[in-house]
Amino acid sequence: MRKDIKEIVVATKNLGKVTEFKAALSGLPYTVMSLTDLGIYPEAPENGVTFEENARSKAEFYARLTGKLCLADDSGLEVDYLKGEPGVYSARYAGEHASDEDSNKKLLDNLTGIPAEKRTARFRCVLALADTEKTLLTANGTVEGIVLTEPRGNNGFGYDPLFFVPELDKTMAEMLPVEKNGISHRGRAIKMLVEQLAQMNE
Ligand SMILES: O=c1nc[nH]c2c1ncn2[C@H]1C[C@H](O)[C@@H](COP(=O)(O)OP(=O)(O)OP(=O)(O)O)O1
Ligand SMILES: [Mg+2]
Repeated sequence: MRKDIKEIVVATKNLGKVTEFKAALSGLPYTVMSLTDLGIYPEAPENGVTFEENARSKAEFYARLTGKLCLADDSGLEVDYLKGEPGVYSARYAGEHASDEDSNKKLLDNLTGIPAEKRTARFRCVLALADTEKTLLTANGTVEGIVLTEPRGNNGFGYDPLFFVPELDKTMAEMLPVEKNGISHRGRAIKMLVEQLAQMNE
């Protein structure tokens, strides 16, 4: 692969993801920029039925738009009692323009009366890195946890306040970005992707 990669665009409209990507990628030999940094506003289509399809289509869409190497993330929460829902539809769980609070409320409503041992869930993340022609790399990660009955913590985004990680005895909204990256689906996927990138550049 090309040895001249210097810039990576974190191709997401989600500012919470941008913060985590910037924290995880700092210290590497890449200039990391967001869509906002570049003044890019269009939304990529997300019509796929898998995380990988959506990650690839977002990465390729923004790579064509910016002419730069783009890293996209498609992720979501799979709740076992809800047979894997909301899954790939996590962002639209409570409707197309619903807030994180609306999605969290719908999740709690759908788990009313369900005991802790049946509230197991995982976050899943698939990353795709694309140039203007095609997707070059993909990577994925997961983290296991429990959906609480009420939110805890003010950090993070999305379902973080409801997602309790037993290993750290905290919700993901009680973690700082660096701490979250150490255990999260996204942090793990980024680690895998960076390892693949390093191998390609050897
Ligand atoms: O670490 C996380 N902590 C909490 N919630 C999370 C996380 N990771 C994904 N999620 C939830 C949020 C959203 O409901 C959906 C992602 O949807 P997804 O389409 O991948 O992202 P998005 O629309 O927010 O931004 P974009 O597509 O521009 O990257 O899963
Ligand atoms: Mg999205």
